[in-house]
Amino acid sequence: MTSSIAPELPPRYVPDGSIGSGGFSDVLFCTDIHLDRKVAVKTIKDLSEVARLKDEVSALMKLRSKHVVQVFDIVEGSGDSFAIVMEFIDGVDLFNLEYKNLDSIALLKLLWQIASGITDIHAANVIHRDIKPNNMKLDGEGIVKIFDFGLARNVGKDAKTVGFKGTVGFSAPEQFTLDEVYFTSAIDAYAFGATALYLATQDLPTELKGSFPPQPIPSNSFECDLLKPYPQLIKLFEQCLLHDPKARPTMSKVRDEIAKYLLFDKHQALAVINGQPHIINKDRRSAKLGLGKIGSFELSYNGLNFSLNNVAGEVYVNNMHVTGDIEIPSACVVGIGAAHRHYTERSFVTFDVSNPEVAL
Ligand SMILES: Nc1ncnc2c1ncn2[C@@H]1O[C@H](COP(=O)(O)OP(=O)(O)OP(=O)(O)O)[C@@H](O)[C@H]1O
Repeated sequence: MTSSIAPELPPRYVPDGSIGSGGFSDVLFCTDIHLDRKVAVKTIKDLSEVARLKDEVSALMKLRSKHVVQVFDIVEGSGDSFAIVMEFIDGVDLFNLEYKNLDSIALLKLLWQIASGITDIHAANVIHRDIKPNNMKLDGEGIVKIFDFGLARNVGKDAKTVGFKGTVGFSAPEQFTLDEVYFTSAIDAYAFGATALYLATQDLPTELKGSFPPQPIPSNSFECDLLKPYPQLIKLFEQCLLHDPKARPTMSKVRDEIAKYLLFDKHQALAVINGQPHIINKDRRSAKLGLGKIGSFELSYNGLNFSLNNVAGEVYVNNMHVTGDIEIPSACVVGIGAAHRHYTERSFVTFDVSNPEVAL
């Protein structure tokens, strides 16, 4: 039997008369008159779903992210009645956003924010399990916020399911099961891939939306004007949609790769050898460093990454021998001269990239 089971709200929460309705919940929009701000109060439609609302609050309590809705309070009524008082996100969800005027950079900013939010969720050992454009909103300040944690699970023994739970089109193949099956945070990476495809093309191929379970996507699925300048990112988004969960990238990797394009030519690195600083950035793209005939290399910046090129002799990055061109990590030590040499025949370059922030 279905009955609306909102607990009686404390008088500080004054409903403004509007309501948002989902599959299992109602969201009442109220003013918190103590703090003079709008809040969203989520209640369940059916008492049998109370566990889902409690799972949602316990996931949200672990999280602190600019890109995840914040919990302010919970309200417990008689019996099992229960409500979550959340930050009100004043904006439109990404399923219904007007995409007509979106350019490539605006799309990358949306995707970077979503990837940042999911990275924060995973860092708190939570798996969202229902990542999709309907469950994220763009607020008035241009900030994306992820909400609806009703299917969230902790990483580990808690992360198992019997029967399909999620949203067709965005759920990973391993979520389509009749048997008990464990899942990992890689299901959110898959859902991110599908979300990226939806935001870039405003559609999903039938291999995702019309198949149960989903099929591999056609190779040209991400071909569109908005993503054309970023073939490396297309490759990464395609990897998110791989059927083998272990082959999908982590969300922190996805976030960092998108950031590189948003920060194109804005990085600056400092390399210090024998007390001598060398700055490498868009104005000075490379520096040649070395120690006589023992070892030498060129440190270069292409607007996205820093790399070692023209390596000759004995050169090591974090103690690993380098023989050809390589991309280097944003903080590392480049050693010149093998370990067996006298210290007068060895030199060390400390290398650090400044961390410019993505401006939204
Ligand atoms: N914090 C919030 N601020 C503003 N609107 C919100 C907020 N949380 C939810 N909503 C809106 O309320 C409605 C229901 O929310 P939600 O998606 O959480 O419910 P649900 O029952 O879990 O949905 P689903 O059917 O996807 O499981 C949606 O239209 C959503 O956009």
